Amino acid sequence: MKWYQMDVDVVEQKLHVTTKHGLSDKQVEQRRKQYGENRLASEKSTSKWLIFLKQFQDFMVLILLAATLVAGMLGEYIDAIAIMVIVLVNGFLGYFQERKAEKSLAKLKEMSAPVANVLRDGAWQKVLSQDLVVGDVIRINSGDRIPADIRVLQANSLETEESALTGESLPVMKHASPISRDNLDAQDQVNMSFMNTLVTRGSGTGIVVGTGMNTVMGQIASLMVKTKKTTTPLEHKLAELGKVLIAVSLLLTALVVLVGVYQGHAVYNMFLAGVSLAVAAIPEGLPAIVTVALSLGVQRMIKKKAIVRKLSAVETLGCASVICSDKTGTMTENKMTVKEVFLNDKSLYVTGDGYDVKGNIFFNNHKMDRNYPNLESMFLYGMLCNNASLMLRKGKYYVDGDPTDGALLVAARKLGLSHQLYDNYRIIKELPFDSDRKRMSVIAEDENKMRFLITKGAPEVLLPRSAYIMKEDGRKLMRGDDQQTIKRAIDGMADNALRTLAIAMKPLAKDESLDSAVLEKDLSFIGLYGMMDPPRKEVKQAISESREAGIKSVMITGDHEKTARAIATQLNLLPENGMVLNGSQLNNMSVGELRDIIDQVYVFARVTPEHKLKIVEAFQEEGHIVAMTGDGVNDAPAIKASDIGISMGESGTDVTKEASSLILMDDNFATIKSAIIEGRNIYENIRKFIRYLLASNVGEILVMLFAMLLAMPLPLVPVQILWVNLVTDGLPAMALGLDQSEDDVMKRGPRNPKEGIFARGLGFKVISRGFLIGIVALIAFMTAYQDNSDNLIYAQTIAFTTLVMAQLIHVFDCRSEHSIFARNPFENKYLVLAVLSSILLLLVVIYWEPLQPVFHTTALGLRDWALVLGLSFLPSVLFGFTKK
Ligand SMILES: Nc1ncnc2c1ncn2[C@@H]1O[C@H](COP(=O)(O)OP(=O)(O)OP(=O)(O)O)[C@@H](O)[C@H]1O
Ligand SMILES: [Ca+2]
Repeated sequence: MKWYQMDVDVVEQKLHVTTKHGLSDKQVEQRRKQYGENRLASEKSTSKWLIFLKQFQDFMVLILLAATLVAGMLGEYIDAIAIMVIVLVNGFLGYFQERKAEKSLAKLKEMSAPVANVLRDGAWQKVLSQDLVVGDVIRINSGDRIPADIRVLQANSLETEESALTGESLPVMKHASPISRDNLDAQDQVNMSFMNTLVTRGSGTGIVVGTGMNTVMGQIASLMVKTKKTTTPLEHKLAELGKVLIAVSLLLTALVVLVGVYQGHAVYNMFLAGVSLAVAAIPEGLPAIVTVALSLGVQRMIKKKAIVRKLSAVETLGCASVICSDKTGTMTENKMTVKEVFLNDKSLYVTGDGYDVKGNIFFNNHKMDRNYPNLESMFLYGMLCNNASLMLRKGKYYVDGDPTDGALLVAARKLGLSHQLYDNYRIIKELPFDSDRKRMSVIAEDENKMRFLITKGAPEVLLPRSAYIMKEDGRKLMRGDDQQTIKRAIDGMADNALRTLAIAMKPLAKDESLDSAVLEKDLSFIGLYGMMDPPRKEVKQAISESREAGIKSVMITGDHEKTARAIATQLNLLPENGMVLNGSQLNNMSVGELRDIIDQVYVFARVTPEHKLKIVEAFQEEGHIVAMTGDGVNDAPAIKASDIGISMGESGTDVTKEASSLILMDDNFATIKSAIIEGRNIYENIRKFIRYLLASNVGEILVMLFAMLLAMPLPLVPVQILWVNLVTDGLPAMALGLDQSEDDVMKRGPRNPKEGIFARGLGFKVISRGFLIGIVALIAFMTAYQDNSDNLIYAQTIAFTTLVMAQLIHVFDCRSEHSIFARNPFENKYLVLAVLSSILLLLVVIYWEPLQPVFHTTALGLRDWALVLGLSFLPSVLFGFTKK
């Protein structure tokens, strides 16, 4: 017998579990041992050896190795070995960088791994989907990706989309009853749901019958295409730039060699020097360092509760000019408390805070009780048309489920209604809430088998569906002035920033059809709830900081226009002349029309997820880079279309998470701002070390070139060139990647996404500083050589030291867009440490006797140092005054 043919209790028996209690921890452990993790076998990662070998596949490095080999055969053992060692160390560094980048990416993947809602030992809990085992009872909701193969136990309008499996994109309606037929295809097993398919509507529970490779998906997993490793736009741009730089470096190096040979240097010497120079000057490691910088930035973002799903988002974040954010839960706390109730044409108010059940209901200072007409039924219906549960943990009340629902439970408790009332009713059917319908209904049956419908939802949606109204003296036909009174009540609540929710009911005859299409009509309107959802504390400041940074914050909400306006005003989001648009206005507008006014709009109210796409498009047509948040299934298209799709870590669905490039772990608007700061900073840091590396390389090439043009001896020997490349380019450049942001990073406007790497004067900075570094090293060399033309090693040591020191000072210049004096040089501890250790290595190479013959160096005196340091400061300091 197949799972789909069995009754639920047979499934339970077979899997040794009850659907009331779930598996015990012991069972789970044992089953995981037996069946393994709930994961599809994925492709293997690249082996460590391959990553290591890859570091040497570079053309110039190979030539260098060949040249060294020749040098070794010609008897230059020391040089040959020294070069080999340096190349090897360089390779190791590259290897570790790459591994680090890969590891942090893997960690990232883990952090955004899906979780499942599972019943174990009688309590609902969240576990990683990969930890599910056969027999687990799980709950699924619209927007979830189903984590394993399940037999459906219970379905509320449950629909899933199984195209991942069957290619069929139309949703399939699921139910729980057994199917007797045999040999059914996956798509006909409508009481089963399969791993990796999507819940598009409704909710339900199920029992896991297959995990990992033992799922329908697992059987076809071997056919799945491998995901390609994608590069970010910046990495791509740099790879392109790299090609140009390689050509230029090779050209210049060739020039150095040719001039050198022309001036009478030995061909062999020039060749080795040229190849070393090429290896040092070609920034082949740049894309790798960028990846490392990006992934380090990503880790900093994680600390600030933002998980980046796509590395490219880090770059785009820095360009964001508009943040479109949901209101509920992102700008507000999503902790609802009923503050006002409207019923029998009267406004009552409710005391108490948060989810605490202490509080009472008052009318004009009179405490109201259950005898007040309609009050008890209104609150009872609120309890029944409800998916949340109220829990007491350590003396504090919590809501498990939708906070709107939770607020109704709390209000009911304030009236003295206990959850024992549930025993008197049976819920026969549920029509779930979603942001498009803006309402939820249940069909309940009481002890006398009398059935009735309860509907709650946005008042504008419920009012047109209400033919009757409940009054103190019973049910009446709804008249025009009743509608007016209700609308005034709604406005009053909304103006006070309260969310409004209407509740209505309809008695059902025994034989009445339960077809959802006709159910929610001719309702009897009972009353309104006005709920408070306080703004999050940090949001107001985040909005104003974003504004200062040239980023516009826009509120998008399903809530009432007036509620949205009131909260937007509290948050200082809506300027005096700012516009508020609502869903029906949006409907009557084309993207073009919206585009014309969109720069004045700050709040979109009563919108459905479909409107979000239009909003994104209009902003983009206006030339904006849009960040858009979302949590529900229907938000996914807009999230995908936006430049930076943002999903919610706590309340978001799997679908939106998959579509997004950034996940907010705390669902908080302020986190978006932090992520944008971090995004800008990472980009600036990348600019910093590109600037540093390229200027250093320009200096290295120029000192050689000028010396050759002036018919001088070689100012640097090959090992020295390679040492400079290893030591000064390695640690200090990495430390720049960890630099703090400059103070004004959030006071500049967003970066133009089209700007090139050398924009904002970077090209000039590279050339001017590089030129000066080359010149001072040359001057140092010439000065030393003039006095001691018989001691070339001494002059070379001076040139080498000057070049290194000039670079190590220049690295501090690179920290600022303005001037080396603009920032405290000791702020970045990593950089100070990196520079200190580079200096230490320099001293070792110069003063430690065993290394002197290896690096062709000699000990320097104090006077030498005065010369070296005096010159080294020039390149960075000279421009410090011009601020260019
Ligand atoms: N659980 C629910 N059951 C019935 N109606 C609800 C429920 N939650 C909200 N509503 C109604 O639907 C309206 C719109 O809710 P929706 O979730 O679309 O927007 P929202 O909660 O304001 O969220 P956001 O600001 O994130 O868009 C609410 O103002 C309320 O009247
Ligand atoms: Ca270099």
